[in-house]
Amino acid sequence: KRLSRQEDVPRILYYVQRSKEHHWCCAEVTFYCSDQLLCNQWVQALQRRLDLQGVRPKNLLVFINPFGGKQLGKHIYDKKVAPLFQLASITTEVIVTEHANHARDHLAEVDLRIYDGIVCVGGDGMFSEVIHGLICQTQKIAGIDQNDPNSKLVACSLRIGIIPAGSTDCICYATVGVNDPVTSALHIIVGDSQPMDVSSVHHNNTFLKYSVSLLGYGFYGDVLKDSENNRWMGPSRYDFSGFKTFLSHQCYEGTVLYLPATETLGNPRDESRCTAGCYVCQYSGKLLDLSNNKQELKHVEEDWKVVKGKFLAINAANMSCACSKSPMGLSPAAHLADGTIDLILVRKCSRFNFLRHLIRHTNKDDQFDLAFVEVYRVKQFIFTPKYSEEDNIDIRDIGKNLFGQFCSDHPACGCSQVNSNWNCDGEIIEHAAVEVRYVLFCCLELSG
Ligand SMILES: Nc1ncnc2c1ncn2[C@@H]1O[C@H](COP(=O)(O)OP(=O)(O)OP(=O)(O)O)[C@@H](O)[C@H]1O
Repeated sequence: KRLSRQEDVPRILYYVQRSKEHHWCCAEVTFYCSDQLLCNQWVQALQRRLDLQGVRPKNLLVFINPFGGKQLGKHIYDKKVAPLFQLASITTEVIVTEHANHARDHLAEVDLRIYDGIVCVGGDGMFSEVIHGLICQTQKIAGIDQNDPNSKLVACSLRIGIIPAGSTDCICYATVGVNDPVTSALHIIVGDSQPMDVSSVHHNNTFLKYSVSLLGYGFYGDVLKDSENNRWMGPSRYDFSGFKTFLSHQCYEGTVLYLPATETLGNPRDESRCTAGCYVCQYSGKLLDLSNNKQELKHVEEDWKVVKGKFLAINAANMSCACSKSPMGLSPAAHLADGTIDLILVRKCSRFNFLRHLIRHTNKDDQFDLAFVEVYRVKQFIFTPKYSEEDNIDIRDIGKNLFGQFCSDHPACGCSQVNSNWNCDGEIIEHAAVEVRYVLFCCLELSG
């Protein structure tokens, strides 16, 4: 290090610096050189090295949800992310969404071949929208029928990055380890990637949605439904609705059929966590492919299991679902890309016991080590509610006779709903009866 002379040419080199707790920041070092020619040679040599790194994106399509989380998406992008993209010579086409499903509809029509990736600035709902647009367009081009639960989906070639600007930002937290726009932008710039499992949700042979993080029936379905009525509260609506739903203590009766993932490595009670370059993800994907091919050849009958009962919650986690409120997540040992789903069944229990289970989401205690909680690693499952969804009015009456519990929708009438709805990555699915299966390793996520 030496002080510069006036005639020296300054050149600033920007680089990624790792700091604590998964945070990354952009640091810089200034070089001074009195020989202009030598200086240019250095710059060109560095540029050539960067160009050789094919994983770094050059042209990105960016969607900003201006209304996600604390409504700071546009501000976060303009102040923290765009300047970094500019420094990294990444060109962008930025679309600030004007309504829900704007990004999804845009993706269905646009020619995606000109982009190296898609970035969504928002929360999990926004990510889900983008992933739907991308997967649906890919299947349309390939002529795949998404309504057929047995269709083999075609993997998407584009990667998706998330700049966290939502309320929970669970997908970003689970993949990057922290919700920080600068860290995510830097992961995107250096071209980091992380494959992710995607499940498809069907009802009566009709495709409903894809899920990448959590599918929750009962408690998490009810929390989401209630929280949608309180959007004006911002992110704290989840705490409010969570408390309300906890008090209502609704149980839902039905049958779960599941197909255990016996061929993969690891199980939901493992101590190990899924991290970058995860061994379990690398090998489980291959083992599953082998086993599926064998089954196709031999037409092997698979070994379905049945669980019947009254459930406070049925959760299907494609990843740990860690977020700042639950640093270990709903299923701490779930893997991002092993081709399986962790199915968690919380049977009817007292309010006190359910609270014990919920509290274990926020600390390091084993949330599965309770008599009323079961967890299975599965490839596929089907949930059938006890009461038919078709006669909704009757369902309320039946609920009144059977449970007569506190009803969150109609406090005055004292009736109770016998069917919940599914919370699919923060979006409501109105049906209770669903068939869910792992379908593909999705588009690599840029911010991995
Ligand atoms: N311009 C818009 N106006 C209204 N809704 C929008 C707009 N753009 C996107 N949306 C919808 O807003 C919903 C929520 O967005 P987002 O996920 O970004 O925020 P959030 O719900 O606060 O965060 P999280 O999903 O992490 O809890 C998404 O389902 C998306 O479809």
